[in-house]
Amino acid sequence: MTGPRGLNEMNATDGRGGHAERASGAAPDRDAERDHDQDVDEALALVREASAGYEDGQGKRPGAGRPGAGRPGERRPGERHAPHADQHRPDNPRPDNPHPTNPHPRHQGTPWPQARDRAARAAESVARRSPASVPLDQALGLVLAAPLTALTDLPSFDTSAMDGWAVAGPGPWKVRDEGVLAGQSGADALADGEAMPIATGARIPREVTAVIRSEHGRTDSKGRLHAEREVMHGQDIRPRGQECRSGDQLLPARFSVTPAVLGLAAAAGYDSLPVVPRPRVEVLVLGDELLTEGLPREGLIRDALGPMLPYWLRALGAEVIAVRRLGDDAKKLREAVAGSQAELVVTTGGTASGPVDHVHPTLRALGAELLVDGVEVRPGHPMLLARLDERRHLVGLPGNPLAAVSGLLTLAEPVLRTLSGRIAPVPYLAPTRDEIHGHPHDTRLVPVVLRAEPQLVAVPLHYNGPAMLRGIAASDGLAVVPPGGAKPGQELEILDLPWTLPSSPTTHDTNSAEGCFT
Ligand SMILES: Nc1nc2c(c(=O)[nH]1)N[C@H]1C(S)=C(S)[C@@H](COP(=O)(O)OP(=O)(O)OC[C@H]3O[C@@H](n4cnc5c(N)ncnc54)[C@H](O)[C@@H]3O)O[C@H]1N2
Ligand code: MOO
Repeated sequence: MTGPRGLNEMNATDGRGGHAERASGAAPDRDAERDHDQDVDEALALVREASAGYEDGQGKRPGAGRPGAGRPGERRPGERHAPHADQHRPDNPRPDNPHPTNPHPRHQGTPWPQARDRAARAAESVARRSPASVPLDQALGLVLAAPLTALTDLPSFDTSAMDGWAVAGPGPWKVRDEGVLAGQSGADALADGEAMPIATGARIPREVTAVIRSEHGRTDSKGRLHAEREVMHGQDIRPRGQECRSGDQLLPARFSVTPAVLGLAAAAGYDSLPVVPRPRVEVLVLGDELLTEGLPREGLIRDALGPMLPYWLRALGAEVIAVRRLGDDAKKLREAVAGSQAELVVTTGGTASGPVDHVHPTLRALGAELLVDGVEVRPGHPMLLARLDERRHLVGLPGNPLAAVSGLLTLAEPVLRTLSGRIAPVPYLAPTRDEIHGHPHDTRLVPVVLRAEPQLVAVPLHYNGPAMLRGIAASDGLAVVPPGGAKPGQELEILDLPWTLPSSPTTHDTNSAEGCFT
């Protein structure tokens, strides 16, 4: 196999992947499992899944679709356990917590679909930035702030559709010496019985009744033109206004500017377009353990999110004004969030309840309102959304890289969609080729490749653990797997990856004064 799809297929069928990662994820003790600890439960299931894939090489996942699985929103008391959220809800002591002495009681997150809706709606209250007029070459990927209305008829003059002769009246025709090329104007009107050479795109002289293609006519020794097939009135002439009249609406407001839209706008007379400005986003990368270059060493790892998020965010419509690495410094985080000029601050890491997980305490200290505090989705359940003030929000992405992608698509994408005036994509479904193991109570987002076999199918990829990017990097999208999993042939919603949109972040401040903590 060659090309990306071939690579994807290797990933899809190589069952060895993820074995070590999943095995390490299974380390927690059996007590936790007995306590219905979902993380351990899931990790163990993934180990089984990986082992099965290793043995049969098919990537099949026996044992999926556990009994008793519920839908989002259906939950038995005390089944969740991301502790940070409850710690931040002293007013909500969770009487159903079966572990009153446990300092990390489980918490209820928001079901995945509701979390996305809430994120989209949260940004509706933010005052939109005024539409901007931007030159065509800067408009790609933005959203039209007003309908695209033709500034001219198209074509704006009668045009020859073919190379050949413009003729007037019935033939044979006396051919003039001079012809007319595209871009020329001012050719004299033809008299009946006259013809003149004409090029595709040239303006049709007055009184012309048809164009004869060069391969459909011949000139005799006296220089007269004869048609070799019947000539229809108006043939191969594109009449003025055939595509649109000046003032016609070509596209509605909120339409995304694609390369084709740029071409249409230029043809219709535009030099610049009215667009919704990109919402400004600042990325704050947290973690003392992160290196910005070289090989991982001595417990330090490479920052995988700083290089990835600005491009991804831009593809989602954002203008990334800065990427700052703050280490695990609570004061710096607080100052950075408080002082950010961005409509959306995106943090990475620090969402859980470890000793240096500063996101929740920072939000509390700043008086932010937590709109979503944990989501029933794997990976990524500690993700959060907060309103900082009336015009700024913060999305906290978990540090595990695939968990961060999950948070990006679950919370940041809807916020950015609303802020940038985009229309929600129409969800589309594809049947899964293979069985996909499900979380008992949470939605799973699983990297897939799409194949035509001969109908469209989604092939789930391995290497889909929370800390892994290998699956998503080789994927076409993420399948939304409901609680309980999916059987072969079951239709699943697919979240597309926005790679077709333009990508090049404006500012990538990796060496700012805050520096990198390496
Ligand atoms: N007691 C509990 N611990 C954890 C829970 C839990 O519910 N209870 N949830 C786990 C889950 S699930 C996730 S996801 C993580 C989320 O943790 P944080 O958001 O606080 O992230 P960190 O602890 O800072 O990092 C987690 C992991 O990811 C690595 N990381 C962080 N940033 C980057 C980066 N830019 N590039 C690459 N890798 C990164 C970091 O080194 C850690 O390995 O919490 C679990 N713990
Ligand atoms: O399960 Mo966490 O949310 O690694 O992603």
